[in-house]
Amino acid sequence: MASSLSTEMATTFLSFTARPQNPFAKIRTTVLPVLFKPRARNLSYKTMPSSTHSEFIAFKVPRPYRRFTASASAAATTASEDSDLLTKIPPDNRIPATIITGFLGSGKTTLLNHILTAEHGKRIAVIENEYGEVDIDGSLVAAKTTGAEDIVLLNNGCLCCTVRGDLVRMISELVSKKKGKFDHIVIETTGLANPAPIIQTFYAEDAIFNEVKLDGVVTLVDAKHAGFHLDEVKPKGVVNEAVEQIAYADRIIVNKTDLVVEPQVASLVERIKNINRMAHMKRTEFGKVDLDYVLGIGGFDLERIESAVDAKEDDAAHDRHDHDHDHGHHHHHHEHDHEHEHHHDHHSHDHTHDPGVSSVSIVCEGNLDLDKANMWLGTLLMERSEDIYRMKGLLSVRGMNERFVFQGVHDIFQGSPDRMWGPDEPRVNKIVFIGKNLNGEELEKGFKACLL
Ligand SMILES: Nc1nc2c(ncn2[C@@H]2O[C@H](COP(=O)(O)OP(=O)(O)OP(=O)(O)O)[C@@H](O)[C@H]2O)c(=O)[nH]1
Repeated sequence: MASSLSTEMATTFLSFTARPQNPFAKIRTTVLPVLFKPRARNLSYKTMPSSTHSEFIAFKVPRPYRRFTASASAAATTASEDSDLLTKIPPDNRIPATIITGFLGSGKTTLLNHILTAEHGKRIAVIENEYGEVDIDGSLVAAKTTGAEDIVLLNNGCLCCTVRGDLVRMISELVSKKKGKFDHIVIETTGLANPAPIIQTFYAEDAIFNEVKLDGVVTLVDAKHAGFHLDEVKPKGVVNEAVEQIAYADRIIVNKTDLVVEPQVASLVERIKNINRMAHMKRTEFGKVDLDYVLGIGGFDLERIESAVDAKEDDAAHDRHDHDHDHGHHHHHHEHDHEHEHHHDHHSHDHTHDPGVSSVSIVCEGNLDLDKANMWLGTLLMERSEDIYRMKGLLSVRGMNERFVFQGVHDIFQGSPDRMWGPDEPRVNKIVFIGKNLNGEELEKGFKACLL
């Protein structure tokens, strides 16, 4: 089967290679020679510098030549051969970096101080982005003496716009001068930052990508004022930062819950879930969360895809008597911004217009035809990558004994086989998209057309 598949799959993003002896060497990068052949020379991609990271593959597709790409593994692998391998994705020892974002006054510095003063044994380097200010928050300075290994201030503008080059330089300097002296980088953005360009920096710049990995985007949401910010109608073409900050998050901390009544929080939570169904969410006062909730979360790691594509009841359910479970993970759903209105009368005013940013989840049992799936996802990314903010997926492909996991941010795509499907495990595909103007029905239809 493997050989016939490998021929057939020369044109696909998920392709198979012969199984070499070294399990770490068996993933190979393939490109789409047919689908995008005329522009093949425009492909750029990144692989980890270390050979042990040969399976971690990220692609940045230069505009306008977006391309869908992936990695592959041996189709001939049998369950018994691989029973000793829990996962095919080797450890990634780059320095993790966490982005803390959130609207003005939502509690970013409060959370940062909590992180810096808590007992966690991590040595943290902080990059603080103060818009137009030369001043470091006094409490942060105090924290420096106790918690932070190093604090670097970016003060010439907003990280997401004017100082991206500075961010690259500072991270590079931190790594070159202080490598080994810190374990984690925390970047606090200004309240008006759009996280997308900051996230992309971690992939776009070799100097950073090779040394530092993006661990996660933590977004603080002000329980009292977020609704107003989310409602704000921006001129055409101008992003609503409050919406964007939620859309890109891996962790959402609904903070300042002491200032509002429970139904207001519940309504906000529901609204946030319509924007971002991948993120885990917690409600807090003064940013008090367990540190492992915000550090070491692996939000962009392929081996953690599962926790994102499954519904997020876990945190909410454990954390609170949360009732936001109506979109179970056993059925297909695609949300519309106004959905919560039907459920929450107490949240009366119309905020149905989170400028078209929403989540679409597809959960569907079955095996995918590789060629069709390749074409569908490839075309989708080629045409819509600007609108697709983030996506994560776990796929069952015909002839492939392993699950295929992938994640993407706009036109950056990473994919790899991970563990074997269990003998009795239902082969369920799960994909979550977060983006602008997503049509859930259309996406689901396109996906289902790839099933055998
Ligand atoms: N009542 C209440 N106040 C809070 C809470 N969390 C933070 N604050 C206060 O809210 C104010 C703003 O908090 P910061 O942590 O500075 O918020 P920030 O997001 O860093 O603010 P900017 O840097 O201006 O965007 C401070 O006075 C905090 O003490 C909370 O849960 N409840």
